[in-house]
Amino acid sequence: MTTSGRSRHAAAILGPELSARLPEVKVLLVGAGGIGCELLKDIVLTGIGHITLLDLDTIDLSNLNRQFLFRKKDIKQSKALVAAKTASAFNPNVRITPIHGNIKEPQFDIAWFRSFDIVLNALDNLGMSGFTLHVNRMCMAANVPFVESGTAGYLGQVQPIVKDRSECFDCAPKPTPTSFPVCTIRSTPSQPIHCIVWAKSYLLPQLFGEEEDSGELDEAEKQGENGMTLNRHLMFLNVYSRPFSPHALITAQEIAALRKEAIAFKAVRTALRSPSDGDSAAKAAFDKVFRADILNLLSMADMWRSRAKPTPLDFEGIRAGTFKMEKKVNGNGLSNGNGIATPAALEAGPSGSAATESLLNGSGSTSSTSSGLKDQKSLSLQDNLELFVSSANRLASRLQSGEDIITFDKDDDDTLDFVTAAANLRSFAYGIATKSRWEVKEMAGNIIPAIATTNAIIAGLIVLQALHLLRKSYNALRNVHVQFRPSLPLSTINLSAPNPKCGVCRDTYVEVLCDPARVTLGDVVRGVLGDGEGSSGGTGPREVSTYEDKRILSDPDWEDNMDRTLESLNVTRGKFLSIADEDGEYATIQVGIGVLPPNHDHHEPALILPSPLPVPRRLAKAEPVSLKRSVPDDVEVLEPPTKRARTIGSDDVSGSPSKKDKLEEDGVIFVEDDDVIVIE
Ligand SMILES: Nc1ncnc2c1ncn2[C@@H]1O[C@H](COP(=O)(O)OP(=O)(O)OP(=O)(O)O)[C@@H](O)[C@H]1O
Ligand SMILES: [Zn+2]
Repeated sequence: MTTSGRSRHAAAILGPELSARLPEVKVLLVGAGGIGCELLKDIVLTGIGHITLLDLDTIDLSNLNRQFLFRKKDIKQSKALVAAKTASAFNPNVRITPIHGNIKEPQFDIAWFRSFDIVLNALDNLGMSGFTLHVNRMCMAANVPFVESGTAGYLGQVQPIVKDRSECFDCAPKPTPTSFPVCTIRSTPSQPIHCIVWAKSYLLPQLFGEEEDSGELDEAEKQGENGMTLNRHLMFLNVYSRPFSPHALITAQEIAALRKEAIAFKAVRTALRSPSDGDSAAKAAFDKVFRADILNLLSMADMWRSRAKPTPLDFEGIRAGTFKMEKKVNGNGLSNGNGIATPAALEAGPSGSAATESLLNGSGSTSSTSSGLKDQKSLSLQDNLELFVSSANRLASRLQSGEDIITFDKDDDDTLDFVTAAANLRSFAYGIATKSRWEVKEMAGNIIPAIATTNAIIAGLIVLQALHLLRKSYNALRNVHVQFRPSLPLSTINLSAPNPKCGVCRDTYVEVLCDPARVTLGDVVRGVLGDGEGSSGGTGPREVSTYEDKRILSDPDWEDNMDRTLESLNVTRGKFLSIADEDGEYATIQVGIGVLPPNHDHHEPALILPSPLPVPRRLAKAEPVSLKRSVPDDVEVLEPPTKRARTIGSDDVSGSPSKKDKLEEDGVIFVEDDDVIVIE
């Protein structure tokens, strides 16, 4: 097809004015995953002339079903590079610049963002990661229109964002990530998810993860009190019988129980790491958690006055088919072919063992209720026991052949089998519905299946919104939702005005170019405020506090850091210095830190201020200062070394111990990196 032939249809749709401009348009596309691949194809075919494609990841086998720019031969290659190469062939008039990198890297600063006409986000996670917030803020700072998008299964969303005209991504509060009430997880699980979290986050690490540090217990015993980490372990324990409270001090009795627990696990850990005869190590693990712990728990009569008692499981009895559960699974435990245990399945029988065999050797299902796919079939008690033994044996032999620690990975069959079996065995003991391997994979891996069609629809909708933005047809912009309603698959909503309290888009953004090693905090603050006279702008000197993200750097009564360099305060390229008005009269000024131009004369001052200086919005008297993000509740005070002996400069406050403790005090428990469990 000739070039003119190629663009004729697009030109007819877009009109002569826009289609003539498209070859000059510069777009930043962040993410070359599910949405990103579709979107890259769309904008290449639309004829957008300059596309910068950024992605930090390499191609994985599991991407190939929907990220159609990649082939098997591309596995382990950079997504950005391969996608750019494949899509370039679709339209020779388009230039794609791939970048293999993280959008948060410092070189992607305000000036870099400003070099684009429009930014398209295809991070695909409905903004659950901090990266979308970051892109949103950079677009607000650089004043570049931005289209945010995300999909989750059949659901999808596109949100065009224009500073001062629409809500930004941060204007509306976002739902917190999936969380489970922890109070029921520990000794009395009542839902399948409780058992799955227990198997994944407690049992698997206890047996196959890093060894517990017994020093923590010694320390707690010595001090007679402790902290949150021990409580965190306690809540999963069967031995723990008082209501969990993150503030409660640990008792001597509980320390003794934890120590006993540690010793019992140590014996099983050792067995799993030594060459053993047959299934003895797996049986030892089984007997500990599904028998001894439950018997121990039953001995605490108080616990069972208002709750159903669990049933201790019997390894040999289940294997022999003689074990009988005392009670059936409650209400929802009827067979429905969805992997929920049938009452019959609670009792091991000959059919159970046939099913087990077929499951274990992968020869398909013999269960009459299952769909025929081995991952989706409902497992009997005996199936689960055999799966527990076989997966424990597989994991044990991995340890014995040199693997140090094994952590859960939904794509690691051995860990998935183990978590499925352990969760289901615990469910049997507590009379809870069980789950198929498929369902456990979904729940434990927090996976919502990706649907290629949703990504394709969303990518098309992004392009439509991007074209409105390029035409500056702001009234035509819409938030669009793809929803699971056949009668109304798409719904559109007019854009809302910015939230006046938003601590991101309501701030005033400026950029200073500087050498952070040569300019001080005071230089920047005084420079940006100016003297308030003449045409240079500025508000003149006033009482302010300064922040970098969640760290407070100064306030009117504490100016010790004013003489320190930005570099020593770790306020460097790509970061923001927030200047908040003490009297709440002016909006906060966000000063983006950029680099000096390459030709900057060394003898010149190492600071180039914006011109004119900013005069932030005046706030109405009643309007609180927009400090939602710049001054969070949990600010960390960055005192100079003279006041407090500690290292300054960690920019990862969220990972700092103090922040973590604080969150733990607030009821947030860190179980694993990806598993935040919130107490009700
Ligand atoms: N901070 C970041 N900088 C650059 N690219 C990012 C960043 N965070 C995520 N991405 C990229 O955004 C894309 C998101 O796409 P998608 O959700 O389809 O992810 P995936 O990793 O390919 O899929 P899955 O997680 O389902 O295996 C990924 O390619 C990912 O590498
Ligand atoms: Zn906002």
